[in-house]
Amino acid sequence: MAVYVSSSFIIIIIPPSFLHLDFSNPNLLPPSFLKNFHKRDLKIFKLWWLLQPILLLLLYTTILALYQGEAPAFVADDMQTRFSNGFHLQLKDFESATAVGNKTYVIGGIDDQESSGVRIFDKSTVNGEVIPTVLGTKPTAFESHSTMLLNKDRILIIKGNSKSNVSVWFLEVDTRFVGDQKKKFGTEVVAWSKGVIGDAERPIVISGPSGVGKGTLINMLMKEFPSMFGFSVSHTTRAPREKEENGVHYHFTNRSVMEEEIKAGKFLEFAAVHGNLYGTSIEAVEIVADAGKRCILDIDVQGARSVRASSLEAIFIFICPPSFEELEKRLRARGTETEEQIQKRLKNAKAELEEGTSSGLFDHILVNNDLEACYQQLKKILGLNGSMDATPKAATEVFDLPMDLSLSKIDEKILINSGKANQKIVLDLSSIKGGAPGRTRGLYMYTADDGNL
Ligand SMILES: Nc1ncnc2c1ncn2[C@@H]1O[C@H](COP(=O)(O)OP(=O)(O)OP(=O)(O)O)[C@@H](O)[C@H]1O
Ligand SMILES: Nc1nc2c(ncn2[C@@H]2O[C@H](COP(=O)(O)O)[C@@H](O)[C@H]2O)c(=O)[nH]1
Repeated sequence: MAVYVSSSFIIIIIPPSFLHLDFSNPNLLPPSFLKNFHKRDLKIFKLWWLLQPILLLLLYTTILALYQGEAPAFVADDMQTRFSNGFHLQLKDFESATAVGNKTYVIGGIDDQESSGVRIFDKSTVNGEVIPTVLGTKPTAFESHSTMLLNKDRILIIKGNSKSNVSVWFLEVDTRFVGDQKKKFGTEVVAWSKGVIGDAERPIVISGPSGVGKGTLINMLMKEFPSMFGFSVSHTTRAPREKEENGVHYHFTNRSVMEEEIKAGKFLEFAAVHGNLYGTSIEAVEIVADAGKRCILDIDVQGARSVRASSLEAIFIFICPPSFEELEKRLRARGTETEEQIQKRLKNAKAELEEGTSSGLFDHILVNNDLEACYQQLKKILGLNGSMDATPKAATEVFDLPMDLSLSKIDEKILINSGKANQKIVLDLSSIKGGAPGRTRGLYMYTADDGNL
């Protein structure tokens, strides 16, 4: 007996022997029928009986393919490994296969440094395998995992035998970000995004003309709330200033290296600012999220525009000087730029002030006249005026996930076996934020008794 599975129906072929039908037995068929049958006709009838389901299957699949523009997915006795176009997909140890439309995403092999952790097979292509551009940081080695397709655009991956705070990953296969990148690269694209458990405040983008006091305000915030905020360390091709440290104030790099990295999709945003390249790497934002901190980006208006178009879902704050003269005074007093650079920065400041205050790009506009007053306003925007507000949130409970996982979904909750009787691990996705490029934030994970799900 064989079971044929296509995407929307099942046919079971039962050979006559399975039903103990014997065509040579004259009692099986009515005498009137048999009377006109010769031995040769009986053979043809037997053949027809056997062929009929196969012909039916072919007919159904052709109709289905015409209707859905796709061929049946798999043959069940070799599930997920043999495509209808003849391609044979061999799953390696610890690999899983998740079908999304015509494509099958094989996840695993993460322990191998070279591998991207993803293989894609497209049943509508002749060769089957498609080599994708893989963006984002892939998970570190894992043995077992379980996957579930969410919203047809991302695959949820839960690592088995892991701690809950590092167990959740997403492979985005058809999100808006991935769609944009597909157009940009002209290839198939997938993007990794780690799931961050716990409260996730929105990142903060701070923009404003050079010398307005962005860095000064950010330093005050980081000094007062060191465990709450983390600075996104940008890349730049400009030369370091006297007291600037590589990896702390910026990642200082050169233009050709940075251009290559931009091409490889390493940056969340980048822009040419005052004659140099500046950019926020995806990793810079991920490092802050992984530390459980709220990310602050000090970037120019062009960069803010790019971030606004991304999935980062930040708060956008523009800092203005009280006057153009005061801006010039501050820039000169800082003493870090040559006269030529000061002139360039002041010229650019005019356009930035125009765009920053009139484009609607920014959620808040602050005038940095009196530094302390401006700082208090900034804290108010960030909900940090009372001392209670500034208290870091309680750490989320961390627990172990079992090796073998089974996932099911109820509304926005993923239920995972906990390894204990009558208890489940719940992954609540109802407050999900962000996603590639960067981390997927706002996830909640807890254990619950079966009666309280
Ligand atoms: N409210 C203020 N009143 C007077 N001086 C200020 C005020 N805010 C900042 N400054 C001073 O202005 C100078 C420029 O400030 P800062 O370096 O923070 O600017 P910035 O916006 O980060 O510039 P850039 O974009 O070039 O990095 C510094 O010397 C700082 O001490
Ligand atoms: N678009 C981006 N702009 C950035 C980034 N990092 C800094 N900047 C902006 O550049 C100017 C000049 O900075 P400076 O350190 O040379 O004075 C300033 O307006 C910054 O906000 C970035 O990653 N992307």
